[in-house]
Amino acid sequence: MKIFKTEQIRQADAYTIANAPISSLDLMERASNTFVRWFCNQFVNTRPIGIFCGKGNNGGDGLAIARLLSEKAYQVKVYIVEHSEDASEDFHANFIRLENHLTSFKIHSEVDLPQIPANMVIIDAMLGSGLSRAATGILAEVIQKLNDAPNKIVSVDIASGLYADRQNEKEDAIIKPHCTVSFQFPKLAFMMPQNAEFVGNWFVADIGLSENFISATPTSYFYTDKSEAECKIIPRKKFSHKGTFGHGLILAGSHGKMGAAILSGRACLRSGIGLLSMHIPGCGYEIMQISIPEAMVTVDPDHKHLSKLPQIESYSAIGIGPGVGKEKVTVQLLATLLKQIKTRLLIDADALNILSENPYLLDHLPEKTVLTPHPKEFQRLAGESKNEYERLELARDFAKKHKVIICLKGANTAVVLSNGDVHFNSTGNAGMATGGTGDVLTGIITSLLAQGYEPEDAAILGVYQHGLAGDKASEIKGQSAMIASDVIDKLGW
Ligand SMILES: NC(=O)C1=CN([C@@H]2O[C@H](COP(=O)(O)OP(=O)(O)OC[C@H]3O[C@@H](n4cnc5c(N)ncnc54)[C@H](OP(=O)(O)O)[C@@H]3O)[C@@H](O)[C@H]2O)[C@@H](O)CC1
Ligand SMILES: Nc1ncnc2c1ncn2[C@@H]1O[C@H](COP(=O)(O)OP(=O)(O)O)[C@@H](O)[C@H]1O
Ligand SMILES: [K+]
Repeated sequence: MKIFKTEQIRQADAYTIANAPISSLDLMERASNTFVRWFCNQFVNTRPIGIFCGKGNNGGDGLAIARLLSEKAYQVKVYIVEHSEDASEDFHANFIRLENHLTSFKIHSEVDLPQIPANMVIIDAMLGSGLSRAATGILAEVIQKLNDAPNKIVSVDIASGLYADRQNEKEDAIIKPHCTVSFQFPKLAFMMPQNAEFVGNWFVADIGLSENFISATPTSYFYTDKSEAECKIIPRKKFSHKGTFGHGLILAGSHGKMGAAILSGRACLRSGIGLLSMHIPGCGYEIMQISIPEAMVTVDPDHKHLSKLPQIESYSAIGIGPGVGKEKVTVQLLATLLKQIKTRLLIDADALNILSENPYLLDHLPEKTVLTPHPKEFQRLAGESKNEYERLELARDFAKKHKVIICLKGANTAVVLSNGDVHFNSTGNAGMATGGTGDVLTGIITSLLAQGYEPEDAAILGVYQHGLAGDKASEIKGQSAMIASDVIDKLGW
C-alpha cells in the first residue's frame, strides 16, 4: 500500500473530484459514511457520542458523521471549537445540513467546555491533514481536557494536532486517541515510534479516491500488507529438489553466544532453504550438531571466536553476525569475506558493529547487501539523529550512498532500499522485543537470499514473515511469555 504525503493526498482528492467526477461535498459524505460504517461496528448506539469539530474539512467530516450517527439512533452531541472566524465551504454546507437534525454547542473559551460523561465516546474531528501550525489557544485547551479525561477517543483521519508527515515539537498539543480511522492511506506519522500515543490502533477507510491517480503517482513510502507480501512468495514447484532452493552459509556464534547461531540456523531452515551450512568457532561444534542436525557445520580453527573464512565459492548466499563478537580476528574475517564474496550477503548484529568501528569496510560492501540493524546499531553505523523522521532520512541517504538495503528494526520495521524507497512492515508485536528475535530474522532473510529471491524482496518478505510468525506466537503464548524460539516454531508459508 502506498503512503502519500499530505500534498499528494490533496492532489488525489482534487483529481478524484475532477475526474470521477464527484463533488467535494459528496466525497466528504462518502468519507463520513465510511467512518460511520466502521464506527457502528465498534460502538453500540447506547453509548453517548461527543463530536468535537474544528472549522476545516476535518470538522466538516465531524458534522456529517454527527448527522449520520444520529440517523442511526446514536445520542450525539456536537461541539464546535471556534478556533477561527472562517469555516471551509464543506464545513458550512454540513453545518446547514446538520441544523435540521441537531443543535451544536460552540466552544469559544474554557468556560464553554462541557462536562463529559464517563461513558461518552469522543470523536475527534478538530484538525486533520490541513494542520499548518501547532494547535494553540482554545484548540490546545480542548485537546488537553480530552486527553485528561478517561473517555475513549476516536480520531477522524488523524489525531488533531499531529502533523501527517513531519516532526511535531515536544510541547505541541496533540490528541491521544485510542484509535484513528485514516482516509484511504496510512500517514507517515503513524510509522514513527515516537507518535504511538498520538495514533493508537489505526485503520484505513477506503473512500474511493481515484485508483488511476494512486497507481500513477510515485511515492517513496509503502506499507507492506498481507497481499503485497504474499505476491512476493515464489511457489515451490512439484519437481523441485533441494538444489533448487540454494545452499546458504551462516557465520555466527562465539563462546557464550552459540544460542544466536542456533536461532539463526533454525530460522533459516524453517524458511525454505535447500541446504544450510554453519561456520562456527570450535567451542560450538557439538552444540550445533546436536541442536540442528539438518545443518552442516564447518569449524573455525579458533576455539572461541570466528577467525578464518572457510571456502565460500559454493554458497548462494551468506549471512554473518549473530553472536560473533568484535575480536580482531573476526574483523579480519569480515574484511576477507567482503573482498571475496560474489553472492548475496546479509550483515547483522556484531558484524554491523564491526563495520561501525571500521568504516573503511563500508566501501567494500557488495551492492544490495542487506543490513539488519536495530536502532542502536544503526546509530553506531550512521550517526545520531534528532528524531525518527531524521533517522529515516539518514537511513535513506546511507542506503543510497552505499547501495545497500537496510532493515531498520523495531515496530513497523522500515526496509530501506538502495533507491531510497521505504517499505514499512505491518506485522509483529511487542512480544518480539526479547533477545534472539533479531537472530531469527537473519536466518529468514539469508534463507530467502539463498533461494534466489531478489534482495529487495528477501528483505521485505522476510521482515513480514518474521513479524507474522511473531504474531502467531503471541496468540498462543502471549506477548510476555513468548521467546525467539516460539517465533521460529510459527514460521511457514
Ligand atoms: N482526500 C481526503 O483524504 C479527504 C479528506 N477529507 C477531510 O479533510 C481533512 C483536511 O481538511 P482541511 O484541508 O480543511 O484541513 P483541516 O485540518 O480540517 O483544517 C484546516 C483548517 O484549519 C486551519 N488550521 C490549521 N492548523 C491550525 C491550527 N494549528 N490552529 C488553528 N487553525 C488551524 C487552517 O487554517 P490555515 O492554515 O489556512 O490558517 C484551515 O482553515 C482531512 O483530514 C479529512 O478529514 C474528507 O472530507 C474528504 C476526502
Ligand atoms: N515492539 C515491537 N513490535 C514489533 N516488532 C518488534 C518490536 N520490538 C522488537 N521487534 C522485532 O524484534 C526483532 C529484535 O531484533 P534485535 O533487537 O536485533 O534482537 P536480538 O539482537 O536480541 O536478536 C526485530 O526484528 C524487531 O523488528
Ligand atoms: K482529527
